[in-house]
Amino acid sequence: MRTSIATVSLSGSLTEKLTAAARAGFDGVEVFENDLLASPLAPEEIRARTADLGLSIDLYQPMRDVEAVPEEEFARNLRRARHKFELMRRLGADTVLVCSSVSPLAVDDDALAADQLRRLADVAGEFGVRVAYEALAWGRHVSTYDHAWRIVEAADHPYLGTCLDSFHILARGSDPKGIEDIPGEKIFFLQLADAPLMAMDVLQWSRHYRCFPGQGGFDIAGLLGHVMSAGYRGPLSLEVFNDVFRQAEAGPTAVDARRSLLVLQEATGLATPPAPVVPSGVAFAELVTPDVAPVTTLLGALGFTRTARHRSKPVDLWQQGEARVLVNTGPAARRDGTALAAIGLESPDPAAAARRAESLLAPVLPRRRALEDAPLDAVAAPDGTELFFCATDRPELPSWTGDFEPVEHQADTPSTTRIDHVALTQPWHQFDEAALFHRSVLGLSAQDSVDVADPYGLHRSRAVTNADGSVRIALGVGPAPTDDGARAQHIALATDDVVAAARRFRDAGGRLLPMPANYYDDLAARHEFADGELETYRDLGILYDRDQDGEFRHCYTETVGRVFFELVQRDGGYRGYGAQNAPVRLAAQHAVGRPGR
Ligand SMILES: O=C(O)c1ccc(O)c(O)c1
Ligand SMILES: [Mg+2]
Repeated sequence: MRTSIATVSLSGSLTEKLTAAARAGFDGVEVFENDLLASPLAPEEIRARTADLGLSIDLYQPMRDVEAVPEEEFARNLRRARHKFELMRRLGADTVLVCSSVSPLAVDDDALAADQLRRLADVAGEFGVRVAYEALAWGRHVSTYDHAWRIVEAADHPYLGTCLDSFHILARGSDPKGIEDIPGEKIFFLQLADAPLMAMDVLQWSRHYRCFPGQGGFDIAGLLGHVMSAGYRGPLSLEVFNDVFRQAEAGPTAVDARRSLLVLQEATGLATPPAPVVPSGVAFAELVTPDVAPVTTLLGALGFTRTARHRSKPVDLWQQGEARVLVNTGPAARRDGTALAAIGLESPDPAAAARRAESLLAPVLPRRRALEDAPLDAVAAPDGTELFFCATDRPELPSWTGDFEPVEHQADTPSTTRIDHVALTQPWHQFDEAALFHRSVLGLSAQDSVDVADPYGLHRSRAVTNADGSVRIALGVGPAPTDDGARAQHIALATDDVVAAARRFRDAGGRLLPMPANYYDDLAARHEFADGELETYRDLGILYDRDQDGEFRHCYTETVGRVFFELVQRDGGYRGYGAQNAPVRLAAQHAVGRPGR
């Protein structure tokens, strides 16, 4: 199906919006009147620009406060409408959106509304323009889609139909099943928007918090199913009023938008991209660093051993149990300082995983980073983290480990067993995009988003995981507790005995993040511990949490560049990440090196 996006959903000038929409692969746009009014381009130039970009103008909008008004007011509205229809002729747009009146002049009279909309459609018809009547959720007398349809049906004019907008329908709690009672050809337009579920005034909710399908709490796929069953064959158009997208760069937002539509089309059987290939483990995490000593000292203290060296590049493999960390001191390192640059995801079918990713517009990275390397499929996540789809020492597939030459090392007993999770702080405007990306591209499931207080703002996080928890990525957003304000990233290592692992780390010269005494007083009030247990936790900076399934003990290392490590012990079926403790941990990280804070 054709896809379209309203210019209001993107940031920038009209030209920038059109360019971003075209680059992301949309077929058309809804032109918002304000974008046109503010543009230096004449309507004919806008028409030419959109055509050059391969876009059609699928809708011009909105026309407000037209119907169910006193006759002299309606005469003025018709005059205004003629001007707009003339403008649309110059633009090459053939459908106009009329939203239900919010005017204090409007009366509660469906017969009058139908009569005036019929007369509006008569005039529109002279210009070849179709009128799509939409119920705003806060319309003065018409606020539901079925009410708008009854008026359109009564008006019974070939140039008058209805516009359905998923936000207005679902925000009002209307049952979308009734859409199937509307003849498909009378649904002139379909606007799609999701939103987080919030108890607030619908107008504010709509104007500030809409998001792309799959990023909120509405069942947009279910609604689209009803619209398709009704026989609608027009474009799927995104109309998202959102304070973040208004400000974020238009290019990435448009890609995020199109990805959301692709996923929605897949969910409704309207498109069949290659199926998701869910990763089955974390093969490695790759750190890049211009300053290798602090990183390797930290890894050594954690119990990692350098086991291999890349054949052709300045990359070392450090291992402990099943946890593998690559330390890359190549050119990328000089760009970003110490950072977590890549994650290797163990994939049942790396090539198929890459095809899935590419079909959902993930930027594909070159398969061979050097001629002699094993081919490795990789894509970039929205935050720039490179995701490699790997096979590790599986006979049927080339293994990335083949690029590494073992180095002599002493076997050591590991104190941690594997990578429990990787936490990636996202740029502030990409949090929802990141969740949708990881969910749809990688086939991971997203848990609920949790908000925790940070002393300098709000920290929000949302985990995406595979079914058995062997892949867990915690996506976060919030003020940076790092020295230079860079977005923090961390690797959490699983251990069966966090006390032993923490002691060993400290004995090897590692620095654990100290936690305030008040935290332990509170723990003592909330839970009962064995004699001496809390003192041990306090001494090592170990935090404690418990849920209905089990217990969680965890502690943190110092931060090197943007990166720190966490040691975690999960017992029972604990599934969380210690969100309860995050405010204390974040405050402790902000305070490092700033005594008195
Ligand atoms: O917020 C509004 O006014 C507005 C305008 C046009 C629309 O299509 C819509 O859904 C909302
Ligand atoms: Mg709308």
